[in-house]
Amino acid sequence: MIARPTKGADRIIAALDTEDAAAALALAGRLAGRVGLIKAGLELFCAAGPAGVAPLIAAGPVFLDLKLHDIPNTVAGATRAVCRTPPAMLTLHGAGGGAMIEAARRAAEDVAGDRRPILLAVTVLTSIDAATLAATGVAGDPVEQVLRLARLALSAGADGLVCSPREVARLRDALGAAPFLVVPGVRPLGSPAGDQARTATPAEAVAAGADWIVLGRPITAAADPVAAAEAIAASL
Ligand SMILES: O=c1ccn([C@@H]2O[C@H](COP(=O)(O)O)[C@@H](O)[C@H]2O)c(=O)[nH]1
Repeated sequence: MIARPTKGADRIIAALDTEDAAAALALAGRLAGRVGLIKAGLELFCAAGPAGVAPLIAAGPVFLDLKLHDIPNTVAGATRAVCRTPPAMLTLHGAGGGAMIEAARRAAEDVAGDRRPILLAVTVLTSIDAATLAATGVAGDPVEQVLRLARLALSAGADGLVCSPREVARLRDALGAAPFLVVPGVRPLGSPAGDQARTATPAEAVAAGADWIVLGRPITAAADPVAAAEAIAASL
């Protein structure tokens, strides 16, 4: 299992949201040593499949952000398939429930043993604000739902959580140092929020207790992605 990071660049996960596997591999190469992990997500996986992700996994630690969410049997099957070439981290939705998370954990252990990915439960997507959450039937401050799903997921066998920077301090207070906290919705000062609703700067997220911070467009849309990653690392 990948070690918890202790210094700037190692805390950065660069999200390479593209359909182009060759472009992702090329940018991953340029970012090597300047970020801790590369994130491959739904866009790349849907376009290029496991074969598109395998070269990234061969090159370095990969966060495979598939956000699995289905009945336990189906999620177990998908986890088994993914763990044949295990990424360093894999996501599933906490809202899928305890049985789904338990099934994924068993499947990952069966296939990959000690080489299994860190299993991260997504709590409330960082693009969701209180009004959007209320429209789904969950009233109140998103932090309450994040805490509810966090407890459920950890007790079912998740190793950590995906949350926004706004909930990190509350989660650390409530859950202690053990769970891995992986935090997207991070924006350097002056960087457009885009579709992200619950944001903070890289330094704020780490100061609150994030282990890893996830940044996509602030790196990939920069004129010089390598310089952007280095500036983010220097700010931590
Ligand atoms: O709640 C979540 C869970 C995952 N993500 C992913 O992180 C990156 C963020 O990209 P930016 O360009 O920095 O906004 C993206 O791949 C998402 O799928 C998230 O944003 N929020």
